[in-house]
Amino acid sequence: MKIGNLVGLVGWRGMVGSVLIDRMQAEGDFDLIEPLFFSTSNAGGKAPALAKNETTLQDAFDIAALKRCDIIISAQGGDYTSEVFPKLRAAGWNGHWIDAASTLRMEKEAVIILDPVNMPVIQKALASGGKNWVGGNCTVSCMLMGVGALYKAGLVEWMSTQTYQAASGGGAQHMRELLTQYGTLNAEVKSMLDDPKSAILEIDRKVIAKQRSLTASETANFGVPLGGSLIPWIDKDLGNGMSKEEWKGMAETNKILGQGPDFGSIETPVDGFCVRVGAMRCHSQALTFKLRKDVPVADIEAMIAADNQWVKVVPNTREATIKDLTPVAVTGTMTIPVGRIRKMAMGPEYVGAFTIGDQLLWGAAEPLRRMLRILLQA
Ligand SMILES: NC(=O)C1=CN([C@@H]2O[C@H](COP(=O)(O)OP(=O)(O)OC[C@H]3O[C@@H](n4cnc5c(N)ncnc54)[C@H](OP(=O)(O)O)[C@@H]3O)[C@@H](O)[C@H]2O)C=CC1
Ligand SMILES: N[C@@H](CC(=O)OP(=O)(O)O)C(=O)O
Repeated sequence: MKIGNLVGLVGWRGMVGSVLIDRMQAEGDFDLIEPLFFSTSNAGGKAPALAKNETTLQDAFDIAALKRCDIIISAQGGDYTSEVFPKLRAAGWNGHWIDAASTLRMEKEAVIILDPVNMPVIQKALASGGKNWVGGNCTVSCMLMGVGALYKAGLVEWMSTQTYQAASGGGAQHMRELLTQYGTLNAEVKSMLDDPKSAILEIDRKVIAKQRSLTASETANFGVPLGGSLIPWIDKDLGNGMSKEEWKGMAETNKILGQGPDFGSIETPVDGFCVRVGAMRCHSQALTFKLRKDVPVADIEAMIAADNQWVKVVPNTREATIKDLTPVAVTGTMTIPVGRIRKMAMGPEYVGAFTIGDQLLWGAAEPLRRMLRILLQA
């Protein structure tokens, strides 16, 4: 039976939600749906101009209102999902739930959606009545958009990833805090910077003194200074030496690919360190692969380049790398560059690569709107 097109939108005015709405407009998704806009804070208010028949904001906690929808897309966050989703299902709602939050990701009935990588997994779940579709962790999704070809070819024995994750992964307030810190540090040494004869070590001394004396309100989101520094821990402490962000690397990569015990197969080991850096909204990562066999670099590049329309192999030269393989080059684009591809000193099966993705696009919003399209075409 064809899926209806009454689509509830929750979280549409947040950072992820706004990127989602922009992309939906750019791709003409609103031509195909009857949108119903929900709010957790302004029920009864005016819905955005994109609303068609229903121009009033619905209460995002009103189960009866939510139940009307054929499909609900939520970018409202994990707390909202935890509170509303179980009540909605308990009330007998049988529609499709598409979510940006991590809450339901590892549930057995949920599929982690990244269709350029795992369309067969999505199609299989759809055919067997799947209704819960969850966007993946931004780092994992961006990585698989870049180097998924190597996994699809069964070439990866294991992968280690060292990430350089942007402030946006923490949310809008984290981005503001980073920029405010940069401004504070600049202001501290502005007069010395303006004087070309001032001593750099004196500037450095003043900067570190300022970083170490930032107030609690200046570090309220990250807990410690990030501007001019980095933080080698993201998300919860799992108590076994691993951060939750690092744990997601292996758990989600395998689930997206439809492999591991739940699928009756073995998992590919994925591990490494996740680090917050002072970038705005692109997650970067250095990857080391142990391949199952020695594959020439040119063949690896060709496989990666042919995998999907967004991936772009960046030649492993200094000039191309500093031009095309940076957060500044990638932000706001759908392109997933993969560069620095080369054999490593450990042996011919060891391959290194570096990849970047806009964590609000492929890392959050884009897989959701693409899932909506898949459902509308089902
Ligand atoms: N940030 C990220 O990188 C990623 C986030 N996610 C998921 O998406 C969820 C949402 O993240 P994000 O978009 O960053 O969260 P935001 O804080 O930007 O938005 C979440 C909600 O906060 C409410 N809100 C309150 N004040 C404002 C304001 N001034 N401007 C806009 N919205 C406001 C809105 O709800 P209302 O309109 O109902 O008041 C909005 O939908 C996360 O919790 C996470 O689960 C997933 C992947 C990446
Ligand atoms: N944890 C990511 C952002 C995020 O929202 O991840 P997840 O969707 O897995 O909770 C980061 O901080 O960069």
